[in-house]
Amino acid sequence: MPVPTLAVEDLRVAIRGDEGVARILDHIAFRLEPGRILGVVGESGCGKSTLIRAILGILPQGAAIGSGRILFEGEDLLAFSQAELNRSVRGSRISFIPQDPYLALNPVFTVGAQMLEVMRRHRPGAPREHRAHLVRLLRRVQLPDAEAALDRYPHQFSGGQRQRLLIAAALACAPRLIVADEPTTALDVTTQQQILLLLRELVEEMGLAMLFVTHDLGVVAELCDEVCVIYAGQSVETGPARALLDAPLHPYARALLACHPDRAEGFLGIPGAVPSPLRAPPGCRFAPRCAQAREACASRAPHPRRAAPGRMVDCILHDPAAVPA
Ligand SMILES: Nc1ncnc2c1ncn2[C@@H]1O[C@H](COP(=O)(O)OP(=O)(O)OP(=O)(O)O)[C@@H](O)[C@H]1O
Repeated sequence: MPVPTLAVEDLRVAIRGDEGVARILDHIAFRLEPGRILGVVGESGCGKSTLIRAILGILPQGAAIGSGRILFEGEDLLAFSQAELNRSVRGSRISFIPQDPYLALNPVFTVGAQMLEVMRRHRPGAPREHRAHLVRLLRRVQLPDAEAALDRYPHQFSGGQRQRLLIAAALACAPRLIVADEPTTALDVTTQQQILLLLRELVEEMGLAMLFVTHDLGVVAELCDEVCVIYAGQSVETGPARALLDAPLHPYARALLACHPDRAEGFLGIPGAVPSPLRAPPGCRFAPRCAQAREACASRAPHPRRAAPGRMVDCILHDPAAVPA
C-alpha cells in the first residue's frame, strides 16, 4: 500500500483547564493519500480546530496527547520538536489556509513582503527568483495584475482576492499537504464556488493532498474525495465522499445528513445536546442521543470497523455479533 500523505491513528487529546480535564479528541483516525481531498466534517465544537492544531503542532497550553500518531509521509509528527517542525514541516511541507482572509494578513505590510518572508525562511533561492515564483503563482490563482499585486496592502483586495493570495502563499514553498480551515465560509456563494474549483484544480495539478475542515456538507459533496465525520471529538465514519453521503452507515452520520436543508422534510434536528468534553461518556459519545443505542454503547469505546473497501465505521452495532445480547 502506498505511504499516505497523512495518517492520523487513534489520536486522543485532552486539555487541562480551570474546570478540569476536557477530553477533546477521542480516538480520531483517518488517512489521506496524495492528490486527494479529505473533508473533515463536524458541527461547531466537535474538535475540528483542535485537530488542526494537533497536526500543525500548535496545541494550546495544558494540552496533552493521550495516545495516537500523526504520520506525515510516514514520519510521526508527534515525535518532532518545535524547532524541527519550524525548520522542515510547518509553512513548508505542510501549509495552512485559514478561515478568514481578513484576519490572516498583516495590514501594515505589503502582501509581497509577507509572502517573501515565508519563502526566505523555507525555500532556497534569491529574492528575485522568489518574487518571480510568486508572480507565477498569483497568475495561477487568477489574481488580476499579479506583478503589481505584490506591492499592494491587504486592504486593497476584495475578500475573494485575499483568499486567492492566501492560497498562493500556501503553495509558495511547494507543500505536500495543505490544511484548509473552512476557507470559503467568509465568502459569498459565487466566490465560494470559484475558490472550490480552484482548490480542486491545484490539488490535481500539483499532486498534493488537502485536509479540508468544514461544517458544510454541501461543500464536502462538491469538493472532497473522502470524508471523515466527527462527533464530539470522535471520528464516527470515514470513507469515499459519494458513497458515504449517499448511504451513511453510522447513526450520527445518518442523522446529520437527514438534517441537511437539501434533504430534511420540515425542521429535523437531532434530539438532545452534544456532551461537554469535560463530561463525555466513556463509550460512544453519540450513545445518549442515538435511537439504536444499546447498553454496551455507553461504556465500550468504539473502534474503527471496516464496512467496505476504504470505509470505516466506529460503531459497535455495525457488527451485531460483537455486541452481547
Ligand atoms: N483550551 C481549551 N480548554 C478547554 N476546552 C477547550 C479548549 N479549546 C477548545 N475546547 C473545547 O473543546 C471542544 C472542541 O473545540 P474546537 O474549537 O476544537 O471545536 P471546533 O469543531 O473547531 O468548533 P468551531 O467549529 O465552533 O470552531 C469544545 O467543546 C471547546 O469548548
